Amino acid sequence: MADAPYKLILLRHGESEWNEKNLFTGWVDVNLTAKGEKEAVRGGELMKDAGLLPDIVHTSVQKRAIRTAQLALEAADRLWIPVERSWRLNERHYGALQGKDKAQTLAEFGEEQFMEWRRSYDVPPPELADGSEFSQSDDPRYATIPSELRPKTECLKDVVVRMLPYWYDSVVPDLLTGRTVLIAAHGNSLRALVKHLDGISDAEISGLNIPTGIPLAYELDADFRPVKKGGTYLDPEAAKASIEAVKNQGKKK
Ligand SMILES: O=C(O)[C@@H](CO)OP(=O)(O)O
Repeated sequence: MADAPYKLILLRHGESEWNEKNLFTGWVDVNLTAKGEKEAVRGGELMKDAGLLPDIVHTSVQKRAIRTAQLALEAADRLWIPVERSWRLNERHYGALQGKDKAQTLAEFGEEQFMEWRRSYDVPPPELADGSEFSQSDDPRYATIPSELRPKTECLKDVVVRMLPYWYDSVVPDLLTGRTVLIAAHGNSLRALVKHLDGISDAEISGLNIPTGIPLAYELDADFRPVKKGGTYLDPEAAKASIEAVKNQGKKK
């Protein structure tokens, strides 16, 4: 068998309406902006140009990831491939921060608390009350999740715990059949997966940010470990600029 038998592509959704407004989003189901749609199309074109064509796509159940996958696959002429969706690929539930302005939160609570909530591995924000306008407690798409698994807030560690069963039970079996797998998901659910794949420590993961709309390609060895740590962005220059922008969110007014 080849040294790198498996091909995986990770794609964070394009800019969302709340990315543009600089609001904590989490499980709130916001749409893409026009810029986000363009990023998604470009993501598909990058895959096509690289000859890296997915055979199956996995997405979260949130429309910004679903639509990004759709637009990218259309651009790559792969709309016809099978699709699977799971809440386990959702963005991190941002608890009581959902719907809050990042710049205001930074000003109100200070840099240390802001960054602890945003990027610490194991400190979740306060829980979101069920009746909140930003709660998904009555959302029918989550009705089949047992209540003890339904988050009211999550830190990245919680995301790793709920995402990994999906990786092992749904994605790895597709890779094993030799299919090129596309995962269209979110900043923090992809940070959780990259942490696992690249073996990044709890401390170091705080410095890792995922750009919007730029495919990140991994070749995985027989143990499903990256041949090249960190994978390869299909547009490394654009990825660099977008990573900087994600990092500095909250600082802009
Ligand atoms: O608001 C969110 O849900 C996420 C992703 O947009 O933000 P952050 O990068 O601050 O974790």
